[in-house]
Formats: sequence, C-alpha cells, structure tokens
Amino acid sequence: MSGRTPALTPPDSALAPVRHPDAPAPGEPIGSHYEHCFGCGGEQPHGLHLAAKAGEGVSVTAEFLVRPEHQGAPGLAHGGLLATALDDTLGALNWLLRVISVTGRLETDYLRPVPVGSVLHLSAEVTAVDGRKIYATAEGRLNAPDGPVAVRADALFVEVKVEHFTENGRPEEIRAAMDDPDQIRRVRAFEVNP
Ligand SMILES: CCCCCCCCCC(=O)SCCNC(=O)CCNC(=O)[C@H](O)C(C)(C)COP(=O)(O)OP(=O)(O)OC[C@H]1O[C@@H](n2cnc3c(N)ncnc32)[C@H](O)[C@@H]1OP(=O)(O)O
Repeated sequence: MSGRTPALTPPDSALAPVRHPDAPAPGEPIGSHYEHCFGCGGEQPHGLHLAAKAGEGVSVTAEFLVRPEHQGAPGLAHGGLLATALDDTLGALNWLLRVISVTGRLETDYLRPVPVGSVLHLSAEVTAVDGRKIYATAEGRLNAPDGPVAVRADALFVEVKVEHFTENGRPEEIRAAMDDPDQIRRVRAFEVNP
C-alpha cells in the first residue's frame, strides 16, 4: 500500500536512491546522532534507545524493546511512540545517503497491538529521491526480523541545510551541543558527517 496519498507517491522524474560510497557497511552500527534524541539517544532515560544498523542498499534496521514507560493502553505500546520508532528508524537513512533531511510527512498503519516486553524489529529503506524530497518506507515486526508486521509507514523526508537546526533549535541546547568537547558528537548533532 506504499505511496497511497499523492504527496507520498514519487513523481515519474524521481530517481532510484544511491548509497553513498562512505556509508557505513552493512551490519555496521550507525550510532545515535544526538545523545538527547528521544528515539536513539542514550541520555534519555525513557527514550526508545533505538540502535540502528546499516543494511544493504539504502536501508537500515533497528530494534526497539517496548518497556512499561512506553505504554498507551494497559500493557500495550502507545501508538505515538510506535510512530516515533518508525520516524527515527527512517531518520537513520540519512547516514546511508549522507544528506541531512527531516520528516515532512509520515503516514502510519497500525496492524497489530504491540505488547510491553515485545521487541519491535524495525527496517526502513529509501524508495526514491526527487531533488530535496526523499521517499521512504518502514515497518516494524514483532519479536523477530520475520515476525508479523505490527506497524508500517510511508514517509517523505526533505533535505535541509545545517541551519535548519542551528537557526531553529533552542539556544541552550544548540550551545551545549556546539560546546561538546567530543568532536564526533558535536558534528553528529548537526550534520551527517561522522
Ligand atoms: C543530523 C541529522 C538529524 C536526523 C534527525 C532524525 C530524527 C527523525 C526525523 C525527525 O523526526 S525530524 C523532526 C520532525 N520534522 C520537522 O520538524 C520538520 C518541520 N518542517 C520543516 O522544517 C519544513 O516544513 C520542511 C523542511 C519539511 C520543508 O520546508 P522547506 O521550506 O525547506 O521546503 P518546501 O516547503 O519548499 O518543500 C520542499 C518540497 O517538499 C515538499 N514538502 C514539504 N513538506 C511536505 C509535506 N509535509 N508533505 C508533502 N510534501 C511536502 C514541498 O511540496 C516541496 O515539493 P516540490 O519541490 O515538489 O515543490
């Protein structure tokens, strides 16, 4: 059901995505872009702590252990958090293309409830690129890479310049990230240039 709305359907002029020659190798961890990111940061105690790995082509995988703090209904994952898990996995595709892009549109399907204690096996891939527009899909399977699909998404990411973050973020966090003595962490907070 990919590309069901016009905005998520690549135009005929769209190109196949190209894996950047310096992209992480298949199986290599991508690592968090920012330690305070709710999706993948290690410094967010209630965050999702997603750990993405590069896949083949322009694809990634990630795992999300659903913990009690992620509940919506009793014993079940909150749908908004599941959208976050899909969104953050899709965001990791930036490292395969080596561009900076942000979510413009994210359309989710919830196919099965996701109980607390489940491990959601996420995967995402870029399907097409049209100028600054990056078309991608993602899915999350229950408890195994070939488990039943519980959630899926179609997305449009839009390439931006680093100023998107430096000019729009709250000054306290921008300053703290820029002053981080760890140079790799400092650069990854704003750019896909690890
Ligand atoms: C260092 C790496 C960090 C990685 C972080 C990953 C974290 C996970 C991903 C996220 O959650 S990012 C956070 C959530 N997203 C945002 O906060 C984005 C907020 N929105 C914006 O900043 C702007 O609306 C946006 C940059 C998306 C677009 O504004 P622009 O002024 O740069 O572009 P423009 O509006 O001209 O749109 C460019 C093209 O995209 C299309 N487009 C933009 N937004 C769209 C939309 N929502 N739906 C459909 N199409 C859209 C637009 O129609 C146009 O198509 P055409 O080129 O064909 O004319």
